[in-house]
Amino acid sequence: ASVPAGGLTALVGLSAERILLADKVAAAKFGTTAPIEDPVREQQVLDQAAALAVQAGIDPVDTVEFFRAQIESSKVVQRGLFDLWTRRPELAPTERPDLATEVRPELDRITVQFIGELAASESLRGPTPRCVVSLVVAGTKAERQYRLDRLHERALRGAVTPVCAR
Ligand SMILES: C=C(O[C@@H]1C=C(C(=O)O)C=C[C@H]1O)C(=O)O
Repeated sequence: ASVPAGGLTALVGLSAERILLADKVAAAKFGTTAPIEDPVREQQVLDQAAALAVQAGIDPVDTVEFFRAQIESSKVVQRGLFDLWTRRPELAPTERPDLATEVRPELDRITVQFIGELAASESLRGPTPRCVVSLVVAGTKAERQYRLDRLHERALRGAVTPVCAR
């Protein structure tokens, strides 16, 4: 199997993009009754990921595991921002995007892209030094490229933990 030229850069970049989208998710929910954690929606995300994984010929169990980490990271960011915006209301967003019609469709598009990158990087992913080195390189690049602050950096580290596991 061929190894993608960019290593894990594209996969980790998508993870960073999904983590940044958590800001929009938080903005959609802050000041409303919508909870940060929505188990019904999480199950839909995981079911969609599993179905797409089967279609793409990659392991659905590993794929679901990977998406669980993406979801956890989104909640880390949402909790961090709720906390910040509660302590410092002047930093709270002034616009509230619509979760159902605007934000979740963006997350769903990232899911599709993730499946493509998971399939493309399959030969590189696993418990090997090569994977770990590639992951660190990709993580460092993403932190810079996406200008992640400490909250989002912490979330990204959690999100990519499953990449070289198994
Ligand atoms: C992103 C959301 O917040 C949480 C995180 C989810 C995710 O990362 O896909 C899904 C449901 C929620 O538990 C959301 O509600 O859409």
